[in-house]
Amino acid sequence: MAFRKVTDSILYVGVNDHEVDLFEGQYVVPNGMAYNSYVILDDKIAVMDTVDIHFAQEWLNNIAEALDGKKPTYLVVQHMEPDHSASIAEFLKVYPDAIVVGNAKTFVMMQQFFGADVAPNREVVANKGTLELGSHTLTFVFAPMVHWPEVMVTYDAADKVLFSADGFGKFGALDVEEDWDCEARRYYIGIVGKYGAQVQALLKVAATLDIQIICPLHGPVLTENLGHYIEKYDIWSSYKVESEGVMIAYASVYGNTKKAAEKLAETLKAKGCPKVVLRDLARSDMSENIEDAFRYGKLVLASITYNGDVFPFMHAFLHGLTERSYQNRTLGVIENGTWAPTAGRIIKSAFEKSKNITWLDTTVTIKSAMNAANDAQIEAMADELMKG
Ligand SMILES: Cc1cc2nc3c(=O)[nH]c(=O)nc-3n(C[C@H](O)[C@H](O)[C@H](O)COP(=O)(O)O)c2cc1C
Repeated sequence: MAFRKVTDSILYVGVNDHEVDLFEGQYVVPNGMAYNSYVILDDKIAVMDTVDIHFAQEWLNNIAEALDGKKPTYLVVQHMEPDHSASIAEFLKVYPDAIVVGNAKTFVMMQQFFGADVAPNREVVANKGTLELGSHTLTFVFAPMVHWPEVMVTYDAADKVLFSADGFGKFGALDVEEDWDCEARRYYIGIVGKYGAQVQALLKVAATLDIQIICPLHGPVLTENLGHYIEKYDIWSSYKVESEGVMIAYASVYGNTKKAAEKLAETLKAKGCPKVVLRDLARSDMSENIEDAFRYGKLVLASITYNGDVFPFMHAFLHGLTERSYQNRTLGVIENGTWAPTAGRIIKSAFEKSKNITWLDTTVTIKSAMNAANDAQIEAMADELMKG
């Protein structure tokens, strides 16, 4: 069966993608990706969003099976990112009479992607505007920058369903069992992380609705324990510390900076630190590193000085943090340089515009290889990290 029931009248018609190499051009997805789409069966039938163009035919087949000969009245477009919108034209070839529902910004983007002639039958909705299907009434709530400007989510009061667009999505196809939190966090921090304020605004609206089911555009339909997922979104979007622990992220060429990072990790563990995450920035997944930096409250950045700058992987990491509004954290620095160690100054300057960053008093400055004074600095840094 190519579709499945979410409720008696809402059917899942999405697809799994195990072919994508990098999602959104940068994220590894070892368990693939799901592009979700839903059909709401009523006097008038609505299809909620489309899928990635490579799966257009499979998705259209799912819809045809779900409709069993009926025709959809509406195609609702909540988000114009191509993993959800690229099959609009294919859909309209099969169902040319369908009315495309979106907001003013949706249709500007649709014209840019597909040209002026696409979707001649359209209904432009306003924020909090509604669409009557029969027993279902859809209410559209604009969610600009969660995570594109045209994004809107949709509430169905009949079945108490929130169609949440990219909100509450995760990496991973639906035919693979895996933990929600981990891949939802990596997805959220990576893709939506910058837009915490906008997610907070959406959560405030969601709190006023009776929501029993969340239907996102990626990841599983959420039907139970919704408080857990909403709490996670609240933590992530308010940049709160999720888990106690220290992350040590290092960039080293000849292994001396690595040794210092390892020594700090061992010292912290010996002192009873609840969690120490040690990462070689050149040899680990950048999106997981960024995810963990947001997860834990304390972060030590260890880098060589490299042509008067920091090592390129550290550079990418720092940018990955600050562009996602990294804030409310305690940071420390281990720098190394053979003739003029300036990595620490560069690391600190990267956070000049970041909110509520507390720097450890101890900075470890290594000149080529660790010496006795560095050992003492590492010890002092560990003691500081263990405080409060
Ligand atoms: C290509 C290259 C450029 C470097 N540029 C600098 C520099 O501008 N200033 C400096 O003090 N050290 C510089 N170094 C030395 C590194 O900081 C050196 O790798 C470090 O002192 C030893 O740490 P490691 O064993 O962790 O690599 C450079 C090293 C390399 C390989």
